[in-house]
Parts: sequence; C-alpha cells; structure tokens
Amino acid sequence: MISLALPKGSLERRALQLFEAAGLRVRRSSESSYRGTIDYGNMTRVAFYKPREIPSLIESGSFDLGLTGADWVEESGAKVEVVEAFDYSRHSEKPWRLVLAVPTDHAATCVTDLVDGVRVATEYPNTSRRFLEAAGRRAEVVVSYGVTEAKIPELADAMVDVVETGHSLRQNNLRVIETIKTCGAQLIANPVAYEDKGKRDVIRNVARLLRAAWVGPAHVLLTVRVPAERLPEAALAMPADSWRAGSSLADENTVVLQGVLQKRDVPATIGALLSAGALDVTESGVGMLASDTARA
Ligand SMILES: Nc1ncnc2c1ncn2[C@@H]1O[C@H](COP(=O)(O)OP(=O)(O)OP(=O)(O)O)[C@@H](O)[C@H]1O
Ligand SMILES: O=P(O)(O)OC[C@H]1O[C@H](OP(=O)(O)OP(=O)(O)O)[C@H](O)[C@@H]1O
Repeated sequence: MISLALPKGSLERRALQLFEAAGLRVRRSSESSYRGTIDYGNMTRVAFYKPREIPSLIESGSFDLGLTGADWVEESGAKVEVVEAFDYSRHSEKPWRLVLAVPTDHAATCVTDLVDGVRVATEYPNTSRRFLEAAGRRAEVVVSYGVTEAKIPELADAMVDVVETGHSLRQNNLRVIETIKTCGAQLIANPVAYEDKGKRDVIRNVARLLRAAWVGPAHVLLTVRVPAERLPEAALAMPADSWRAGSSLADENTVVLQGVLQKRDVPATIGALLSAGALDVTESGVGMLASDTARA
C-alpha cells in the first residue's frame, strides 16, 4: 500500500488533472472531501494538505509519497527523496519564483544594497535567513502568515515571497531585486518507503506515468504517406524523437511513416515532408508519452 499526500490550494487543480491524465484518477466523495483513493498500487490512503505541511508528513513517514512545492521542500529542510519535478504554478505551466522584493521607490537594486538591520517579512524564514546570511546581510526576519505584501512599511522594509505573474507585486508597489529560487511542483517520497522494493516499484511507476502525462500533450503523432522511392528523403525531414516506417496495405508503392515529435516542430516538419514527396500528413494528439528520455 502506498499512501499519498496531495496539495490543497494553488497546486491542487493541476495536480488532479495530471493524476487523471496519467490514469491515476483520485476518487473522493466530493471536491470538499480531503480523503480519497486511487485504483492503482493499492493507493487506498490519499489525503489533501497545505503544501507547506507536506514535506514533514513525508519525512516522518505519515505518508509515503507527496506532491508539493520545491519552496516548501527547501524551507522545511525535510529529508525526502525528490522523485520527479513538474514546472507548473497556480496559473501556468511555468515555474514560480521565490523573490526578495522592495517598494518601487526603494533605492536598492540588489540584496547587498540593503542596510544591516533591514526588516524582511516572509513565510519562508529559513530560506530567507540562509539567503541573507550568504549575501552578508544582518537582517531581521519577520515571520508572516500570508498577505506578506501588506507587512510593508509598518512591519517590514522588504519581503521574500512567491511571485508568479507579478500581479500582486504590481498592485502593492513592490519590485523584485533578487530571485532566490525558481520553484516547481515536486513529487517527493519518504526515504525508507523508497528503499522498500515493493513500494519503490509503485512509486517509480507513478512518477513515470505522471511524467508521461506531463510530456504527452506537448507532442503529436504524425502519420505520413510517401512514395517508396522518396522514403529516405522523407525520413530525413522527420525530426521525430522516434519514428518507424511500414508498408501501406492499400498500395505497395506507398510507405507509411509514423513519428512522434514536439508540437513546436510541426509546421516546419509538415513543410519539409511535403517538399520531400509526402502524399499526405495526418497529425494526431498524444495523451501519454512514456519514455526514459522524453522531456517537454
Ligand atoms: N501563483 C502562486 N501563488 C502562490 N503560491 C503558488 C503559486 N504557484 C505555486 N504556488 C505554490 O503553492 C503554495 C501555496 O499554496 P496555497 O495556495 O495552498 O497556500 P497559501 O496561499 O500559502 O495558504 P493559505 O491559503 O493558507 O493562505 C506556494 O507556497 C507555492 O509552493
Ligand atoms: O505573482 P502573482 O501571480 O500575483 O502570485 C503571487 C501571489 O500569490 C500568493 O498569494 P496568495 O494569493 O496565495 O495569498 P497569500 O499572500 O495569503 O499567500 C503569493 O503570496 C503572492 O502574493
């Protein structure tokens, strides 16, 4: 049995989509239920927690596997195995950043411009202290429990917080002077569970399925009909991660070439294939792409 802790809040929606796309749908009685199951690997104990709590739940062995933000893995200092990483944020398929920010009219352009004794508000006191110390700044770290932007100017002069779109910074007249860490979602495992052969096999397979569901939609399958004598040219035009050729049952002079390639390569590839003699090209969507090397 593998137990799994999933994130509530910002990271939740995409996590559930990803598990569903990987064939690992979380079954629960309603969207407000914090408990569920997955019909794979005997995952009968799935629970939802705030991302900041998940690393310690995994380290302690309360759960074998968890999905949370890289910022909380670092902040907690929890001893966990990072099994996979997915660069998505609350609103986008891009990583978010943990940044040091100051009011727009502040003179500082980097951390070393901050004076000793500067008050820095943050939900990430450990990460912030480490960063400020490494920069040689003697700062007063003011622990915040959210709405950190509002701590300036009364309680703090600067802040360390999450930035994704930058909307919140702009609305509060703040600007970034340092990026401390670029963060995505991480699949983390309890080290003891990861050493257990049976659990490790399930954990590795969950990671593979999630990765396959993550990279799949960034790819397409191209099916190309090409006259047999033009096959070498057409094959060269296919920048596919993998491709294969087979004969057409309908016409022995026509070969069918199939390849999986990244979506961004499609326009140029179709042009090159047609120039190389392709009779027609059909594009199909890819759901999951399981491969040891595939990366979106
Ligand atoms: N755009 C984003 N804004 C905030 N957090 C994000 C964003 N993108 C990813 N995250 C991740 O999600 C975490 C916040 O998750 P969540 O929204 O559940 O909690 P919270 O806002 O800290 O908590 P609360 O709802 O109690 O204020 C961040 O710490 C970070 O790991
Ligand atoms: O760059 P943006 O896209 O604006 O995202 C970043 C903002 O989102 C988070 O706040 P959240 O709404 O979770 O509230 P909080 O301040 O209480 O954590 C974070 O603390 C920032 O304020």
